[in-house]
Amino acid sequence: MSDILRLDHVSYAYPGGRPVLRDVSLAVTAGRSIGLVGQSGSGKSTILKLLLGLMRPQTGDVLFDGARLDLSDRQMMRTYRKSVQAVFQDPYASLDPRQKVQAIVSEPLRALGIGGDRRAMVVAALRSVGLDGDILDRYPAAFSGGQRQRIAIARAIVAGPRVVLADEAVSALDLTTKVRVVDLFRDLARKTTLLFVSHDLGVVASLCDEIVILEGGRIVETGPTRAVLAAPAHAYTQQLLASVPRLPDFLAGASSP
Ligand SMILES: Nc1ncnc2c1ncn2[C@@H]1O[C@H](COP(=O)(O)OP(=O)(O)OP(=O)(O)O)[C@@H](O)[C@H]1O
Repeated sequence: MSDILRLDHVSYAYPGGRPVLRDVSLAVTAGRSIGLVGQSGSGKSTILKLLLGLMRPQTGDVLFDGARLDLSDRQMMRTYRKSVQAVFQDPYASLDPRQKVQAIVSEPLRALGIGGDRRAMVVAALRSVGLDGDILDRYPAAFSGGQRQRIAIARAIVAGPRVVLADEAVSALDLTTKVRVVDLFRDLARKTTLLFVSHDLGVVASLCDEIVILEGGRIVETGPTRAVLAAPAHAYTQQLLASVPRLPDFLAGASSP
């Protein structure tokens, strides 16, 4: 198995601030779903911004297919954008209210110059997230939060990425909708590689093969999700686990959290 994305001994401080990531190394490996868990402020979104090439680390490297991610290398960034797509927390903010569904979902196809029957590709992406192809001419305002997040996922997968990065992608949804969208991410994790960032240990436990626990900008524990959660070695992981009372039943195979 190969690492598609990798952080190698990365430290990061926002301009004028103290370090918010310290010596972080993690790999997004083809075919594995990885959950990044930590409390608010632990540095999860900062890791995602570095993996998305939105900023550079002060020390360490961000690697894409084994090569250092170089924002000035147009060829590399084109391949990168085709390979890596993201879904963000707030579907109300991440979808342009002035654009119709067709324009929103086809945006990566246009940006990457992918030809062919774009309409058919958009319809196929919408169907794969459980939406009808007849919504192409509607605006985001016509949809619920869960439907909007499905539209955002359709946009992320329409160009056939190798990795989907999801940042708190179910946190803004009500419980019933959240369960359905988590099911959708589970399907997605079978077809592609997923990095799922969440403060919700229960969701990550039900979704991810591997788990990375982040505390105060440092990785305190990592490994196969079930193994880590069945026998957490670090006090912080134990504390996170204690906040999800039903998780031990789930890990024992009794029910979903
Ligand atoms: N643009 C910024 N400028 C300065 N400091 C920032 C900025 N963005 C985040 N931080 C700080 O960096 C640290 C890590 O923030 P980050 O958003 O990565 O955490 P997080 O784990 O994603 O939190 P949350 O779950 O609340 O989104 C926090 O102390 C935060 O205040």
